[in-house]
Formats: sequence, structure tokens, C-alpha cells
Amino acid sequence: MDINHLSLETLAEKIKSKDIKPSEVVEAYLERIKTIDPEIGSFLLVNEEEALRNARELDERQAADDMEGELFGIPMGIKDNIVTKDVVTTAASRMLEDFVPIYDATVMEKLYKENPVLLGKLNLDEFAMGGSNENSYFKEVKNPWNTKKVPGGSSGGSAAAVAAGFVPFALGSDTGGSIRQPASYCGIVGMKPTYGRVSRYGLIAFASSLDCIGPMTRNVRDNAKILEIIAGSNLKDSTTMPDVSSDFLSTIDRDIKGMKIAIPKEFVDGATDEVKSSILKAKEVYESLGAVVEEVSLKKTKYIVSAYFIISSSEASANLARFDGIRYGYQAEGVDNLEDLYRKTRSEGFGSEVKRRILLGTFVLSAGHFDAHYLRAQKLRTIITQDMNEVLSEYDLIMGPTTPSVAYDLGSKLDNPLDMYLDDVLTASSNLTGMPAISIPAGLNKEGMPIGLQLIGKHFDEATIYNAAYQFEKKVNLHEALKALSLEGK
Ligand SMILES: NC(=O)C[C@H](N)C(=O)O
Repeated sequence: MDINHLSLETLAEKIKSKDIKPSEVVEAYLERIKTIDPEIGSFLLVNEEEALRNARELDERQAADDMEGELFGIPMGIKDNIVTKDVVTTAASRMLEDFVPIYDATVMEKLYKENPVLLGKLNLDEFAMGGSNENSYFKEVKNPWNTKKVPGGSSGGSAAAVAAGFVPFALGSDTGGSIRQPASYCGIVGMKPTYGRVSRYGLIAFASSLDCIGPMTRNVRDNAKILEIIAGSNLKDSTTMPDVSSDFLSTIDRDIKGMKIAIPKEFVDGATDEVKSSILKAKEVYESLGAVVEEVSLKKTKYIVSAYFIISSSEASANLARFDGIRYGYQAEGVDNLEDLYRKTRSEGFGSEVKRRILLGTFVLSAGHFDAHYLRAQKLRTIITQDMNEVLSEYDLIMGPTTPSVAYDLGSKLDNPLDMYLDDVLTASSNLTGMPAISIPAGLNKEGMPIGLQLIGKHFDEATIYNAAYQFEKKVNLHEALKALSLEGK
């Protein structure tokens, strides 16, 4: 049995029926991480001893038929900007290289109630800023489909780990596309939930009005299961929404006949030919399932990237002010006075992309520039939301590519950050508007690299997204082909 490529659902069943022991599962995953991850770089920390100890405890409980929890014995990996009590959490930054949190993020508390096993913490772009995972202070991540290519970012470690069979599921975070873009590049399923669906308590803040935690999995049902577990309002995050249902699996297999789906022409126009043709094929799949797919126009698409980078950098400059060398984290040595301590700590502790964002954010928030940039970006945010809401008042979903192109060569965009920023054009609108959006595998290009299909839904209507995504996955059945192809032969 190929334990590493079973779905989470099947794995959970096999553990519950005592076909496999939690320790066998955990050992199989750890073994794969040990042999293959040195080539990929997805883990920043493997929690080996603790994971094995935990799994053996679960073995005993399995033997005693005491198997509470929907994730009993299931291994998981967590993006390293989500705090884990007593487990080093770095945000892939020198600033937090030795930071051991004293509490668990709310999503961790929710997961732990279901008895999974934490295998470790996953690599990312420093403080989640980037789209290729090359901005990690520790090491870059490589795409398991082709190790010369980027895995995407910022949740590149999470996406690569799931694609490579190192974990059946991972958590990522998405501020402008950081779950969906790497999911698309690595041929997996990544969901950015509605803003307010999942608590951000314990997520190291990048841009608080945009950040969302979400699941990354190899198939749609597993994804819905994890979101059901981590969703819910929470007193520690006042932006979470009370009283919304988080039941996605009971409606996931509904017939989608008559579902109305919009394809914005601006989303397809900017994509490469191979991505375009894959999305047009997806359109045909939806039509064959009885959905009505129509072209629409989202005229404000051209403003998305500028509004996103101005707002996210402004918020980042405020959020990252706390890293001053005094409270916690890295502290520079050999300083003369307080001013010097701040300057040296921040110069040495942050990488160049993080500094770029702090500088940009501080600039646009400063007197004289606030109205011209920050305020205008906020107005654009409202206009973009109106534009999208208008379409979603007539359609159930918006579909299009997740990214304009497939994963590119490592190093190829490092000298041109703007080029990398432009990759967020199709994903950042869901962050600006707070809408939920998923990326699912739609096909492969000639070189065998995955292409992602994005479905965007109405606020708090993840159920419709999962329903449409699952029907597509069943019809196309690509994930079976995907698991065979990724890391060919390994
Ligand atoms: N965190 C994200 O969603 C990443 C986005 N590409 C950015 O660099 O801001």
C-alpha cells in the first residue's frame, strides 16, 4: 500500500478500521521526508521525535478502541508563520530564527482536538512576502514536478510537501494568492476561505485586512474536511464571523446542472496560450456537467495589483514595527544606543524583500503621500469589490486561471520584483474583496507542469465552490494522474 499517496479520507478510514497503525503512517511519511525533502526543501523543521512519540500513544489508543477525532493519526505540516506552542516558528526570517511561541494559534487548537500528528513546520517566503519561495532566509523550495522550477509562494513549502507526498494535508496562508498560486504551480488543491471564516489568531501578521489561513490538500473533499475543522468564529479574532455554517461536505456532491458561472475576459486575456486553452477546456467540462458558463467583463482588473501592493505593504509596515530587537526575536549586537539597536536589528534581521515592503508601506502612509496613494488604493478596493459583487449577483461563481502562467524557472524573476508582483493579478482580488476562492488542478502543459483553475465565490459560500470543484475533479480525475507524475518514480 502506498501510504504516502492515499487521500486523507482513505487514510483516516484505514486507521479507524485498524488496517494501519498511526505509527506506521507517521513512519512512512517521515521516511519519505528524509529521503526526498533534502532535494525539495519544503520543511524548515521536522518534529521527528515528538511525532513518533505522539504516534505511539495513538497506537495504544487505537488498540484500546479509543479513537476520538476526525484526524486521528493523520500527519500534517503547518506553514511556519502559524504559531505552534513549544515548536520553533520562524516565518522563514532571521528575525525569528529561535522564536519558540508560548501559545498555539486557534487553528492549531482546533486541529489538535482531532488528534492529528504534527510532522513539522513548512518553508515560506519570509513573512509570507513573495511568490516563489525564494525569499526564505533559510533555503529555497523546489517544485516537486521539476526541481528547476519554483513551487510558487509564499506557501511554497506547504504546496510542495503536499504534492510530494510528505503530508496528506498542510495549512497555508493567503494574503494576495499565497495559498492558491503555489497550489496551482504544484498541482494541488488550495482554498483561501472568506475573510472572517477562519481565525487569524496566532498567524504572524503580514497584512491584517487581507491575511487568511486555509487548507492545502491533494483533493477537494479532503480540503473541505480541513476547512470544516479550522473554521469558526473566535473571541480572539474579532474579525471572525459568528453564526455561519461550516458544513461543506454534505452538499459537495450535488448536481451542478443550471449553476451559473462567469468567466471574466480580463482574467483569460492576460494568460499564456497554454493556460488559456486549459481554462477553455475546463469551461467545456462545466458545460458538459450542465452549468451555464458565460463570458463577462471585470473592468477594474487592471487596478488590482497596485491596490493590493499599496494596501498590503502599508499594513506590513505597521505590523512589522514590533520587531525592534527588544521584545523578542533577533537582537543585534555591538550597538551604541537605542536608535542604533533598532536600526541594526532591523537591517540585519529582515531580508531585502521584507525591507522593500516596509519602505514602500512607510512611504505611502507618510504625510503628503497618504491621500495620493493609500487612500486612493482603499477607494480602488471598494470599486473592485463593487465590480466583483455585481458579477456575483448574477452568477454563482467566477472562474478563470489561478495564475497567468505555469511555474517558472528558479532565479528567473529574482532581479525583477515587479514581474513577480504582477503574478498576483488573478488572485489578489479575492483578498481585497474578502471573497473565498480555490485553486484546483485543471491540466498539464506540454512540459508536464500543472495548470490551476480558480473558482471564486460569494462571501461565506465556500459550499458552492467545493461543490463545483468536486464535480470537476470527479469528471476530469486528474489527481490520480497527478500523484503518479509528481516526482516520477519516487
Ligand atoms: N502572501 C501572499 O499572498 C503573497 C503575495 N504574492 C505577496 O507577495 O504579497
